[in-house]
Amino acid sequence: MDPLDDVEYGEPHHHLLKRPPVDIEFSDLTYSVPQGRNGSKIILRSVSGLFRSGELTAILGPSGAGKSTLINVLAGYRCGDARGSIMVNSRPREMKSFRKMCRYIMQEDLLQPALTVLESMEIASDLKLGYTISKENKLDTIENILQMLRLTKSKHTLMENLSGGERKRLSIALELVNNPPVIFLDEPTTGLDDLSSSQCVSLLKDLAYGGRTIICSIHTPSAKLFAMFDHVYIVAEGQCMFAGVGQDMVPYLSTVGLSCPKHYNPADFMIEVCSREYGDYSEKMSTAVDNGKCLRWFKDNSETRKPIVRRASQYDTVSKHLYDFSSTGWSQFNVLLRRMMIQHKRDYTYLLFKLFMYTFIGLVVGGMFFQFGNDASMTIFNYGFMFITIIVFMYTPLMPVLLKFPKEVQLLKREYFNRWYGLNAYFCALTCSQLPMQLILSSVYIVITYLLTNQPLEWERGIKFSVVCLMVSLSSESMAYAISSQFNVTNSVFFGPCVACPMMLLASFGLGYEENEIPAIIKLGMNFSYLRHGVEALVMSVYGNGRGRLECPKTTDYCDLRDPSALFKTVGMSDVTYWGSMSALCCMFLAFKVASYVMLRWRLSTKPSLLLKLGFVGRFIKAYFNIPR
Ligand SMILES: Nc1ncnc2c1ncn2[C@@H]1O[C@H](COP(=O)(O)OP(=O)(O)OP(=O)(O)O)[C@@H](O)[C@H]1O
Repeated sequence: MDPLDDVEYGEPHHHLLKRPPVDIEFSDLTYSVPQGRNGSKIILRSVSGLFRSGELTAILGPSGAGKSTLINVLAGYRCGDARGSIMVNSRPREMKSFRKMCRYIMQEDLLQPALTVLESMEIASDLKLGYTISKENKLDTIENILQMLRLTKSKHTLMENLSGGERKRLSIALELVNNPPVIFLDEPTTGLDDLSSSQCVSLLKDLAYGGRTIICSIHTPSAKLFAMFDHVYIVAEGQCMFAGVGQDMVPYLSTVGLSCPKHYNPADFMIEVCSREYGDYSEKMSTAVDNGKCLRWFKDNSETRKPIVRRASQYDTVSKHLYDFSSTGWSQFNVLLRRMMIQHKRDYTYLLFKLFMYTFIGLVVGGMFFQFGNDASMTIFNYGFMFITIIVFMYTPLMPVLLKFPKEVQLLKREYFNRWYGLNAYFCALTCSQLPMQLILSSVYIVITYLLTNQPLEWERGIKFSVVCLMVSLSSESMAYAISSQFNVTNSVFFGPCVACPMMLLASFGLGYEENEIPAIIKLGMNFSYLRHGVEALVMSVYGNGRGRLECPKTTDYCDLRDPSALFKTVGMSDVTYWGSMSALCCMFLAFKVASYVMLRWRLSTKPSLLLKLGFVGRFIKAYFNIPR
């Protein structure tokens, strides 16, 4: 017999059945964050507790008490400086397998834009369940979940048009697709009206009765809402003030000398007590429940529920049951690429705007350098055209990424943490999804400017010119991903140009200098400027490869840069070759690509921040450069 068959719950929704129980027990949990030069701030102070399956647990407390931190640490979202023990079904929590069975629904409703409810669900099921389950089965599951969450009517509504309550429910629905046994929710009712809040909590209760362990933090619940929780855990100043059944809170408070006024919401009263409105009872209360260890106020359900020890044997079954990636990296890549393409297509105003921008810049630059390409009296200006072209291909892909990607990282963090897909699949899909647009937009600019500026109409030169532009554009984009995966929008937009500016200056350096006059340090810097290699390769694509003398207009007496070699000498490129510069550009592109991958992996990691390991320097950077985790 399937060891899970004996785990039965009376819920009508088939996807809620057969969830093996997972109990989470923590003891002496302490969590601190670094503060100032060498100090640290303790947020959780040696708290203990037990959150059982089949129960809906609420973590309550005043603002800043440590509710979100407790959820973050238990879910494994923040592991930083956490000490103490966390047991899952009486065994030490093993992060790798625990992450497979728990899902974390964060406070902000981070949902993929430009997709309808149904599309989001289909993509989530393709990612999580892979192609091992038939489409009909997936649609059946989706239909069930949407029905249960009352989202059927909105299934063709775009995410942007959903109400606050619907978004919250969609966040929950997306995580239910592969039926997780443990769900953490950070303030699921924030921003919802009374009715939506109670509907949301009653849904969570249904899920808990399906055998799941549902743990949510909640802000000042109404008396009605409070009564719906099976178990409440009160935190204040990082300590446990009460753990047990909500109805027992009033008798408990009387044991510490506090009497809750009649007709008063016990949750409100407790929060007021924790906020010291009736004096300092914190120590007394935390001692009374042994900082969460005391089980006196727990529901005695030994008859209806199986003992925890019994469940320990099911731990392996739980981790093996369903929670590995059911889809392969390749299928994840395909689904993610499909999702990104749909989003690009729906965001067509942005695409049109980009197309207009490339056309407009192409026309302006082409007009400024009109017919300079074969005019020997204008050679140095034609060099200026190439320099400007490189700057265009640096800035135009850089800025949109710096502005958009920091937000996307938040979404990526949620989906990655909840094991929707692996980073490799995401990274490849991201790279591939940008490529067609990049190619089209670059071509628009290149065709316009190449023709208007009268560059040589030779296939080889034209293709070489285009490849250089594309490589510069892809390198800039990768550099922008590396930066914006670490910073917020404000800092990204500041830091991106800060990195690009020196590269730009080094790209134009050498003009008017003799080769041996350039200081060694600048020469070294020039090697690390991908824009320099871009300018060199562009100049070589147009003037290199044995191009003959240029036409000197009759109206001009003398054209000193008629011979391309004279231009190379003037701009300090005498010993440059197209393939040499292209190889350097490709190396820089690869370096940026690797950097963006590593930075992203680092950002998604839940392990202690690398910066913190760097000691004082790391703490300084983290504190003063606002690097989010
Ligand atoms: N990275 C951090 N650096 C410094 N202080 C932090 C950090 N993270 C949390 N804190 C502090 O820890 C305390 C608890 O924060 P937490 O977000 O867990 O509170 P909360 O109970 O969820 O509050 P709220 O209900 O207002 O969301 C707060 O005082 C907060 O300022």
